[in-house]
Amino acid sequence: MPLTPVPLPAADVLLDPAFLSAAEAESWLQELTSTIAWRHEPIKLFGREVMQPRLTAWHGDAGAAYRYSGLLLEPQPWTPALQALRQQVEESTGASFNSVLLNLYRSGQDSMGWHADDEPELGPEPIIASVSLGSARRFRLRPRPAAGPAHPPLTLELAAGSLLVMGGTTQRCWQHAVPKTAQAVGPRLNLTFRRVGNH
Ligand SMILES: O=C(O)CCC(=O)C(=O)O
Ligand SMILES: [Fe+2]
Repeated sequence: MPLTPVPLPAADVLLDPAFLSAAEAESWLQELTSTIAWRHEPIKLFGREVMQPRLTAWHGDAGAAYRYSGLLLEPQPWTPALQALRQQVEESTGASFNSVLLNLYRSGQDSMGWHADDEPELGPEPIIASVSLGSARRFRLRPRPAAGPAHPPLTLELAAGSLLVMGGTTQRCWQHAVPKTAQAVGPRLNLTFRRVGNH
C-alpha cells in the first residue's frame, strides 16, 4: 500500500497501514524480539531517575551517538535484520537513516509519555520513520503547548506492519505518545528510523 497523508495542520504525517504483510510483520516480530539485546533503562524525569515503562535498544552507524531524554545512547551495530528493514523503509520513504531506536512494549502497562523528537542532533525538520509489529496500540498526537496549531488531539491505531512517517514541522508543532491501555494486549515492537548528527 502507498503512504497516505494524515491531514493535520503544521505537520507532515504519512501512514501506510500495510507496509508489511501480516506474515512479514510476524516474522520480523519473532526475529527481533529474540535477537535484539533489549535493555531496561532508567530515564531522568524532573531530575529523578525512574525506570522506563518499556524495553529499548539503539542500533546505528558508529558515531551516531544520541541524547534521548537525558540518556547518552551509543549505538549497537546494525544487524542483518535491521539493515534489511532499513533498506525497505528507505525505499518507501526516499529518505536515508543512520540509526534506529527500538521500543518493546511488553504489555498494555508499557507506554511512551508525551514528547517531541526535537533533540538538536536530529536537525530542524527531522524525518522519522516508524514501523510497528505485534499488537496494535493507540498512537496519539496533540499540538505542542504554545507552539502548536489550534487543533484537537488525534488518535491513530498503529497495527502490525504499519509504517508511519513524521517529517517537516511535525516535531516542532506536535507531540506524540503511546498511552497505557487497560485492554489485554500482547507485546508491541516499534522501530523508529532516524538520521542523527551533522545538522
Ligand atoms: O512506539 C511508538 O509508536 C512511538 C515511539 C516514539 O515515539 C519514539 O521512539 O520516539
Ligand atoms: Fe517519538
